Amino acid sequence: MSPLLEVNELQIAFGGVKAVNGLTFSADAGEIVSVIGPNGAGKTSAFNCITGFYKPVSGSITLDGKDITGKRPAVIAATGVTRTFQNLRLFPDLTVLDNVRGGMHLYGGQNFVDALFHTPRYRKSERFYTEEAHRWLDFVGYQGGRGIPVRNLAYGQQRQVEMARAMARKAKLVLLDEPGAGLNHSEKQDLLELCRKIRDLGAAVVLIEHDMGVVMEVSERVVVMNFGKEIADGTPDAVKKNPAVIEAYLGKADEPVKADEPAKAEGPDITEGDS
Ligand SMILES: Nc1ncnc2c1ncn2[C@@H]1O[C@H](COP(=O)(O)OP(=O)(O)OP(=O)(O)O)[C@@H](O)[C@H]1O
Repeated sequence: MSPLLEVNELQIAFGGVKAVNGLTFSADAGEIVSVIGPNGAGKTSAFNCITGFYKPVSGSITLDGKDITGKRPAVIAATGVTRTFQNLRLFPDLTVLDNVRGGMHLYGGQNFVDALFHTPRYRKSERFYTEEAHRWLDFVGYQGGRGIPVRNLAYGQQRQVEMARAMARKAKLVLLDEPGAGLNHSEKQDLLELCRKIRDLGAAVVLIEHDMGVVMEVSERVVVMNFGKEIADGTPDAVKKNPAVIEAYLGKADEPVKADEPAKAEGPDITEGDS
């Protein structure tokens, strides 16, 4: 069976900067894959290409055998690709419930006339969206108020609402951009559990994460990027010992460190623990 997501020789450049430079990796349905790499390695740019926010210069992206390369974000989202962002993108003045319901407009079923006249079809689909929103908030373990504006929530709860919103889109591929950032230890444990629950629904979970504790614990496979391409792809244990990965994070052992340079390349410590 071919992988759910296949990224092949992907390239995108900004001016002279080749942010993604020949990236190839895949993710299977029911698999958790982490994409790691030093700052500026091209991880978020790769996500932006997969979700259609950036148009790649070359290469291909297929989902479930369908070519989605360079398609518009709404078209790609409708094929079952969903994501969360490094910086939360919720509507702070809308309620928790409305933020999650807002993720469901892709279900369709309503048109302008339905909405204008509140037809029975409109009311039925509104009821359905509300039930689904509750269901996904339960799924992610959200326990706060649901009729209150999102801006009143603690950060960890806002992250849960974002996850519920992402999941409410009938996701086949869930892309999480630094989902552990800003979470405390127990919230990170909940996040690991949630990633596994999503995986168990049969979706592919691909996460960009700097917290190596999270990466090593939850990933079935780790793709390591540097300078826009993958330099390693394997189990957490295998990539941790990979000399190319160690070099990418720590620099060559015999490389002289200039006085005005940091001793380490910027990026996480690949020995486990919060970064
Ligand atoms: N919209 C853009 N315009 C210009 N340059 C960009 C843009 N987006 C990314 N870049 C550049 O592309 C390179 C890769 O950036 P990207 O954010 O994808 O890396 P990253 O691996 O996600 O980094 P981080 O871990 O710090 O989030 C960087 O040099 C960045 O400055």
